[in-house]
Amino acid sequence: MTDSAPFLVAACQTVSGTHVEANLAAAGRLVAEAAAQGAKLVALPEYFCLMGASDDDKVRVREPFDAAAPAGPIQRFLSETAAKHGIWLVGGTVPLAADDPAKVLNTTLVYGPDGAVAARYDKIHLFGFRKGEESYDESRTIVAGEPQPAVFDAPFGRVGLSICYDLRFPELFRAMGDVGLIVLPAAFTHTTGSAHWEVLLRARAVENQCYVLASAQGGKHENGRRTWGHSMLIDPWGNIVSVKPEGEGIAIGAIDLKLIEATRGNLPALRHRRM
Ligand SMILES: NC(=O)CCC(=O)C(=O)O
Repeated sequence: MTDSAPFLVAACQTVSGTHVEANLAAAGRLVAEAAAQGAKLVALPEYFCLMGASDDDKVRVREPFDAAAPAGPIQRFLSETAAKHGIWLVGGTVPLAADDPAKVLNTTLVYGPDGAVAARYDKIHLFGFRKGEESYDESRTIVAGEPQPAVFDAPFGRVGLSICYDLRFPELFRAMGDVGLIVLPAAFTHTTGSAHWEVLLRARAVENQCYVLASAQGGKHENGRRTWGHSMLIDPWGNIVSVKPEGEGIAIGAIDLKLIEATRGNLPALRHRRM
């Protein structure tokens, strides 16, 4: 059963720093702002709890995962914040302990309005990029998740989970099935984001005929990195419903299940698939 009334969702945009406690406080303020405006589902960006001075810092703050009881301050924050506001909270991302003690899983944990874990997604595709002075290699400190899609059912329909660099791999989104909303916590670089972010997000919304909610890091970080921001909600026709270009804040907008139905009815591309 899904509730067909339009409902509000929000993407929080942070400029996270090198201290977990301060980052959680900033995230808490943004979630409270989104909930006060009526958002029923709120997404946080990738690395919302830490943009470390070095890549290894996330290994230092890793937490074991426990679905039954939050096993560390980051999971406790997510569970308590979801329950406090009675919302679905997409906590992307949390550094979870991996078998290799020198690495983490880069994981989105979703908490329901009761504060319990509703879904988990370990980032599958690990970012690598080199150009001039810029160099990123997530595989140095992150273990890739098993290549399988993660979805969960909320009262307003099925939601698919993905993280940042995953956006460049359309086959992951197709494997989610016909979800009504894709959520993508991200920390796109300023260089790659200015070139590719919007076009990739709108392509995923158009080809899957669903909403896309992207919650990003956006600004100049304490660690010297610069991220693109432009957190946004996109509708199934590819229109940008709401966007937060730079700095801390939220992008909030309504999801209308009737628009998903109408888009798929008018242009039945999903039904026309032959492979
Ligand atoms: N953290 C990431 O996955 C960054 C991805 C990115 O910037 C890209 O261009 O892709």
